[in-house]
Amino acid sequence: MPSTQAEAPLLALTSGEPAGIGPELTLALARRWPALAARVVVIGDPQLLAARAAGLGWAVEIEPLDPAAPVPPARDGHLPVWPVALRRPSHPGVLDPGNADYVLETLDVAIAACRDGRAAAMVTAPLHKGAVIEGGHPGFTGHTEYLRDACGVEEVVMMLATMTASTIDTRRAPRPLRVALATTHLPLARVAEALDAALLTRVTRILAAELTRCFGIAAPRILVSGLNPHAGEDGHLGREELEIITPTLERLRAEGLDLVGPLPADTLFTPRHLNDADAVLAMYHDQGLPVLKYAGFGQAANITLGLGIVRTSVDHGTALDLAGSGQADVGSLRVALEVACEMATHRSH
Ligand SMILES: NC(=O)C1=CN([C@@H]2O[C@H](COP(=O)(O)OP(=O)(O)OC[C@H]3O[C@@H](n4cnc5c(N)ncnc54)[C@H](O)[C@@H]3O)[C@@H](O)[C@H]2O)C=CC1
Ligand SMILES: NCC(=O)COP(=O)(O)O
Repeated sequence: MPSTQAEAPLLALTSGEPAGIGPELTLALARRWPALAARVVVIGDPQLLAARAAGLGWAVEIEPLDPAAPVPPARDGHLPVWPVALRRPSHPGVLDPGNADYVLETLDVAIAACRDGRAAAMVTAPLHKGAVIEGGHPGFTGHTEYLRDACGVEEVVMMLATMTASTIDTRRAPRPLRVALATTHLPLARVAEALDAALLTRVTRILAAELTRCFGIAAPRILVSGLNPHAGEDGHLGREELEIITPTLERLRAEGLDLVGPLPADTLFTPRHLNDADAVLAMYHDQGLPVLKYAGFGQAANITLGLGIVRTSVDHGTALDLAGSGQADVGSLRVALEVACEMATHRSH
């Protein structure tokens, strides 16, 4: 632990799509900072943030800072900002793809700060994938893949997790639920062809190693789902389990990984299985995430594993329907900041 707040690790928080709820979530945080063993700096347009605060009638002082200068400890009603200029005026709920480069620049500033050591972790408010794509980035599919390429790694793993050990409500859930994905932002029609032994091997190894390195779990037990109904029903409902998943898991078990599966996804998410597990590896986005969000939407974080830097995010999107209302729930952003702190601390040890 740092001895003073002035020495606390720094979290670089990108404010996301300017027309979405990201800017006001950062303001909501600053009205009353959560107890965090970290300092936070927001990356975004100071005038945008000031305009959102004024529109909501929230008294938050925006302080633009030189990114080379020290970031002060958190103080209620005060928001330190590393400035990035909007490309076009932005209005709550109204997307303008002309701001795509602004959104990506906020990410680049955070990535640079993590890589050169000014920040211990980056936390991202939601961006709008469609607006970035339409703004001149046709290959864009999300933060996860953008960060993978920016950090120069071959593979990363998207994992969403409900609450950290410190915030978990033990009456409702005995342990955090962590759900990682073998494939991420891919049309469903392309999932089966994308799933091969090499991908599954890379993803499973990263997941196991990062659960140890970033969460301190010495020998993580991972439940692996099948792809098909009833995990393929012995090949009668699909052959990926027999031909790809089972042989891959056998090879990885021989390396010492504690893997259970492939299990039918419809009954994997029951206490009988989950109580003994540290994480679930689902084969595709909408196999794993609906369960996670049913269990803890608004109280979960999205984590990118395998990057070489710490990155967490919220469990929700830009919620254009709520932008500018001040009604968006800041719970997931708080969890994302806490998880980033927890991961940065484990990694530094
Ligand atoms: N980390 C990120 O950058 C993420 C970005 N997205 C992007 O966000 C955009 C919109 O996605 P949708 O599927 O519509 O999901 P969404 O999460 O923005 O909205 C789904 C529903 O949840 C509600 N909601 C979302 N966040 C909330 C909050 N903090 N408090 C209260 N209610 C909340 C919304 O009002 C809406 O009814 C898409 O472009 C998507 O790709 C989606 C998920 C994560
Ligand atoms: N469902 C998660 C999501 O869409 C967020 O993805 P990313 O932008 O963090 O890659």
